[in-house]
Parts: sequence; C-alpha cells; structure tokens
Amino acid sequence: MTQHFDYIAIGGGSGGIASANRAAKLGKKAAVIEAKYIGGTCVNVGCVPKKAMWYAGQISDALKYANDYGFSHYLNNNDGQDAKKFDWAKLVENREAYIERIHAAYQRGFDANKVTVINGFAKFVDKNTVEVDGQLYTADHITIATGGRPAIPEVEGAEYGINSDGFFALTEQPKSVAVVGAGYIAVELAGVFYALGSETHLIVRKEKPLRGFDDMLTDTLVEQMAKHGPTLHTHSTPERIEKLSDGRLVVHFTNGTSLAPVDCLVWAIGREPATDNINIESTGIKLDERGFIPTDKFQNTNVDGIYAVGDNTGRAQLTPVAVAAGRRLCERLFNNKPNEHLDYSGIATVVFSHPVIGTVGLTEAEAIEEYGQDNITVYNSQFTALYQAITEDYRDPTRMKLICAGKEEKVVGLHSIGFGSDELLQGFAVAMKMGATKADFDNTIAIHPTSAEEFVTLT
Ligand SMILES: Cc1cc2nc3c(=O)[nH]c(=O)nc-3n(C[C@H](O)[C@H](O)[C@H](O)COP(=O)(O)OP(=O)(O)OC[C@H]3O[C@@H](n4cnc5c(N)ncnc54)[C@H](O)[C@@H]3O)c2cc1C
Ligand SMILES: NC(=O)c1ccc[n+]([C@@H]2O[C@H](COP(=O)([O-])OP(=O)(O)OC[C@H]3O[C@@H](n4cnc5c(N)ncnc54)[C@H](O)[C@@H]3O)[C@@H](O)[C@H]2O)c1
Repeated sequence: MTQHFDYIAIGGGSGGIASANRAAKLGKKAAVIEAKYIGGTCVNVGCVPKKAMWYAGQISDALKYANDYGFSHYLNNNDGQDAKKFDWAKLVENREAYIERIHAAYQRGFDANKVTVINGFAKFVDKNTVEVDGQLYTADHITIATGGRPAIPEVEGAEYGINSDGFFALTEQPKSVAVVGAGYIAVELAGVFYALGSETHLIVRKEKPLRGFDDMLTDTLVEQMAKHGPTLHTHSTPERIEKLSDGRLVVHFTNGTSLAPVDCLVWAIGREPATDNINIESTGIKLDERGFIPTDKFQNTNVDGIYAVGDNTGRAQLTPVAVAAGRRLCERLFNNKPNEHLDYSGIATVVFSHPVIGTVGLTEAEAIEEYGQDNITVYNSQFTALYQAITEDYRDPTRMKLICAGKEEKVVGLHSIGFGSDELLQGFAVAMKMGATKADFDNTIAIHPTSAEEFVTLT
C-alpha cells in the first residue's frame, strides 16, 4: 500500500527536521525519512560533538592559567601533571550520552507535532514518489535535505586516514596526528587535538588556512599557532600515504618532502553532496557539475513540487541556514506567505578555532572591491582580554576589525579573534542586519569589562 503525505522531507538532519515539524505545526500530514541517525550531521558528527570537544580544549587551556589564578594547590602535585591527566574515552562517553538525550528530545517533538518518522534510505521512484525498503510513499511536496559527507582525496593510501566522522568515532586519543585541509573542520579539529595534548600537524595546500576570511583573522590565527598551536605545514599537498609496519602513517608530499610518522591522519578537505544514490534522475532534477542541487531563492528546484534545503544546495553549509531555509519554505507553502524565503546575505559565523573567530559581513578585501578603497573606513583594535591579562605566559592578543562603508559609515564587516569572539557576535549581527552605522555603535554604551565593548568604543 502506498502511503500519502502532504509533505515529505528526505533526510532527518537540520533542514529536514525543521521543515517537517513546521509543516506539521501548520496542520499538514508530514513525514521525515532518515537513513541513519535523527539529527543528521550537526547533532551526531558535526556541530554538537565538535563543540563538546572544543570545550574540552578550552578547559585544558584554562588549566594552564590555573596557577596564575591561585589554584596552584590543585595543580602542585607532580608539577600539575595529575590534575592535567585527560581521559578522552570518558569525554566521548559523556558526549554521546548527551547526543542520546537530543535524539529523545527530537522524538518528543515529532510525537507532539504528529510527524511520522520513517527509518531507512529513500530513493525516488518518480517526482512524487519515494521508496524506502520496498515501501512506497507519495507526497504533494518533497524536500531533499540529504546533506553531505566528507570528501576523501584520490591519493595512494588515502584509505589509511579517517575523516571527521572517524574523528568522532575515536575512543582513544592519538599521540600524534596530521590534519589535512584548510577550512573550518581542519582548523577546528587540529585545535582540539593540540589543546588536548596530541602532537598536531596542520597541512594546507596554500600559504595559510581559512583563506577567504579577513586577513587580520587568518594572520592572527597563524601567529598564535606558531606560539602555541598545531605545527603548520604550508604549500604541502599530500601525494601518497605510507603505512608503516607499526601502524603509523607517513604523509609524502608532492614537493618531495614528507612528515615524520603520525598515529592518525584526518582528511578535512571539504564535503560532497549526498545526491548521487537517490535515483534523482527519475525526477528530472538537474544537478550542478559538483552534484549540488541548484535552487532559486524560494528553495525550488527545476521540478515543480520538489525543493532542496541545506548542505546539498552548496550554499552556506551551516545548521541555522538549513533550519531557516526549511522553516521558511514550509511557511511559504503552507501558511499563505508567497514571498517567504531565506535571505542568504549577512550570515554570521564562528570558527571554533583556538583562539576562536567570529565574523560577519565583508572582509576588508571584499569591501574595497565592492565600495572602492576611498569609500570605506576600517577601525582596528588589539588588546589582551582580561581573562588572560592576569596570567604570566598566555597573554594572546584579541584583535577586532570594523569595516564601514560610505559617508554614513554603514557597518558592512565585523571580525573578531580571541577570547569571547563566539558569544559576542550574534547581537552585532542583528545590528548589522538592521543597517547599523558606526554612529549607532558609538551611541551604544559599553558593557564593562568585556571584550565586546571594544566594538562600541573604536576610534
Ligand atoms: C565536523 C563538522 C562540524 C560542524 N560544525 C558546525 C558548527 O559549529 N556550526 C554550524 O552551523 N554548522 C556546522 N557544521 C555544518 C552542519 O552540520 C551542516 O551545515 C548541517 O548539518 C546541514 O544540515 P542538512 O539538513 O543540510 O544535512 P545533514 O545534517 O547532513 O542531514 C542530512 C541527513 O540526511 C540523511 N540522508 C541522506 N540521504 C538520505 C536518504 N536517501 N534517505 C534518508 N536519509 C538520508 C543523512 O543520514 C543525514 O542524517 C559542521 C559540520 C561538520 C561535518
Ligand atoms: N563552525 C562552523 O560553523 C563549522 C564548522 C565545521 C564545518 N562547518 C561547515 O562545513 C563545511 C565543510 O567544512 P570543511 O572544513 O570540510 O570544508 P571547507 O570547504 O571549509 O574547507 C575545505 C578545505 O580543504 C582544502 N582542500 C580541498 N581539497 C584538498 C586536497 N585535495 N588536499 C588538501 N586540501 C584540500 C580547501 O582548500 C579548503 O580550504 C564548511 O564550509 C562550513 O560551512 C561549519
């Protein structure tokens, strides 16, 4: 028997869950189909476990300051080594228990909203029909929210490495590790490994990681990595991975050099869309050359009644983007809001590096390109966050940059690296979305003593 729904989301990740819940809340008969774990990448092998690992790194950093904060009595046994002993397996156990609680919370939400959860891998039969384990389901509206998976390069021995999914499966901490890649995931995972005590190498193909971010951010990150962070190997492209008899791995580069053996190699070289095994051809949807699903601003594909949201559209691969796109789509379809859509501009983002980066809007280079050098004003600040200021050896600079355009000095770019850059960002992103100017920032009384206050006192 074919089962019919008003709305089906293929993929129970950030976009699929949010859209199916919204459709159901708006009175529609909705289903979400998930092949693996409800919550998708973000909850199971992305944002959530990553942030838990990052917090562990933060605590490890804090232990270094503990002496200067007067906690030496906790640390003075064996030079602090006992207090610093770290149990990776225990952290993983607690992290996964938390994720189980999130799964349960999702199920309660589905029950409350009357969303049907179908477990299994969905394939299209035609544009209105999908099949899961031999059972057919039809819907008036189908959203493809299948997300993506980590890419692995085509180099000899690549299979000896793991990817970000493999990172979260580690139950033991490797003593030494090489992370290949220059994006969010590479920088974040390398930072975690280093902070928790692994000998860590970050391998990038060009001159620095996070190219495309404002230079002030990346230059500061590289500067701080050199002081206390992963060893950065620039202009290094892996050509072959050799596995030694003791299991350790040697990364050989195209320039003829190689890295001393490491226990673990992590590929973090980008993600590819999960659109290749779902018989999408049967719908008439045209994928782009990289397999992403092109959509218009309303998340429509080129086929009526089929939509795509989230990572598989190739735009701003962030959880809140997938969630917002899915919810707005259902508001448009089922709540009589014909113009409802996600505005993809001005999306704030945090890189959970060590030190952490917060950024929204244009980089300085982009602002010059868009407005011309003479039409922008750039305000910079550098200081030591009070959190570190009283310590002896860990006074890292916090750096901030505000980029303003035109005579009215509209704020078009805001960038911060250093303690607190993650939590300070959201409010400033709201102000920028509302069109705030430098004068608006100046008119706002500072909150003292915080790092965020620097943005409203820049001269
Ligand atoms: C290591 C890592 C860290 C990240 N950190 C952050 C962060 O800090 N902040 C942030 O905003 N974003 C972060 N992201 C990105 C974020 O996880 C994604 O942008 C987000 O999960 C995308 O949601 P989605 O719904 O498009 O896809 P996903 O969450 O990937 O969900 C897709 C789901 O579809 C399922 N699926 C696929 N094909 C089928 C099928 N045929 N049938 C049934 N089910 C199927 C998959 O099993 C999966 O559960 C991170 C990603 C990674 C990998
Ligand atoms: N904090 C966050 O919000 C957060 C964290 C993690 C991931 N994410 C999202 O997930 C997406 C995917 O992250 P990612 O880091 O995998 O991808 P990415 O696209 O950010 O970075 C991939 C990097 O790998 C490099 N690369 C590509 N091929 C390579 C090769 N063969 N050898 C060496 N390097 C190679 C690229 O130059 C690029 O710098 C991000 O773009 C981001 O949107 C967000």
